[in-house]
Amino acid sequence: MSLSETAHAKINLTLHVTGKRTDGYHLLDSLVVFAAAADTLSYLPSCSPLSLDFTGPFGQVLATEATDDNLVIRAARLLAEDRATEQTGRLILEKNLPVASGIGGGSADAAATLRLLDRVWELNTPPDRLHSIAMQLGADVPVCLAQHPTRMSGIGEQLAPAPALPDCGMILVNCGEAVSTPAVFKARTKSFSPEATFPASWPDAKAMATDLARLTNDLEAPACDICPTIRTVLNTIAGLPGCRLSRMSGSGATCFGLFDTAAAADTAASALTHNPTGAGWWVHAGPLLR
Ligand SMILES: C[C@](O)(CO)[C@H](O)COP(=O)(O)OP(=O)(O)OC[C@H]1O[C@@H](n2ccc(N)nc2=O)[C@H](O)[C@@H]1O
Ligand SMILES: Nc1ncnc2c1ncn2[C@@H]1O[C@H](COP(=O)(O)OP(=O)(O)OP(=O)(O)O)[C@@H](O)[C@H]1O
Repeated sequence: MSLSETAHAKINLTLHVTGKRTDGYHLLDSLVVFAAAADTLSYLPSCSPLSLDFTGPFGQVLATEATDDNLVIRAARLLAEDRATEQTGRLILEKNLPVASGIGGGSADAAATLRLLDRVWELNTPPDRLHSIAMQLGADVPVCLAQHPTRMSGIGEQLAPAPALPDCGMILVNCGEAVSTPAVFKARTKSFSPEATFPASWPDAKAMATDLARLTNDLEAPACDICPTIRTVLNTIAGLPGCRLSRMSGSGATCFGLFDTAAAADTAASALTHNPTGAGWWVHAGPLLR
């Protein structure tokens, strides 16, 4: 049995804010996909009470926060309480994804925790129960359970199949400034957007990017007001050779660029690492997972 799970970065190719609930949460309509970039969560069997350690380039950021607040521990506790099981073992999170960056790293980690512990603690939790535990952890956690391209609506709990996606390359770029999700939602000034319409499929990456350009991420403008560097990142990505579309993911600050192939994305990422504007930025290139 594998004792690890991969927690892929979540990318909102489109994100329309379609309304607001009375409890303050916003209604969304989003085309969500996953990138190859990922954290890895591992489990070492032990009879000791559950613990969590961090490795990886962004592990130190989380090590300075209270472990009990980490979404991995919160997910483990919620699952154990729901299933009335003992909380034992040692968890290690290799944190490769930038924190508070709009690519749902914490949400992906929480979902990976639910998948991993359900397996290693042999719980066989029914899928609808896992979905409801996921929702209690955050609006982005349910979509991260399956890690498939998904049309996400409601506040994140309604999941439907996405259009069939073509082969496509993607780069992710983060300028290193953490952006608070509630602050971005609060900074919105625009009226609500309609739900998006999508075809059943796109023939290739170029057709997909051209079609997606008529839709938006409604959080992009408020996030740029809070963190103006995002605008520089978007313009820099758009200027890279072969870029078909540049847009921000989630509530930012990470932005993505779409390319015809993963190889084209790789070439663009190398060009970016040689560009002095992007000094110190986190850059990932790879395929869009289908
Ligand atoms: C913006 C997205 O990244 C798009 O995928 C997600 O909707 C955010 O998901 P998340 O980080 O898991 O969000 P949560 O941890 O549940 O909520 C953080 C805060 O974001 C705001 N929030 C979040 C989701 C949503 N549908 N409406 C909201 O208004 C609320 O102020 C909430 O207190
Ligand atoms: N395992 C975790 N990884 C990242 N952040 C975590 C984790 N656990 C708790 N957090 C907290 O959650 C906050 C949001 O982090 P996260 O990286 O999930 O943001 P995000 O990428 O903007 O998410 P989203 O796209 O879902 O809004 C961070 O400020 C951090 O303090």
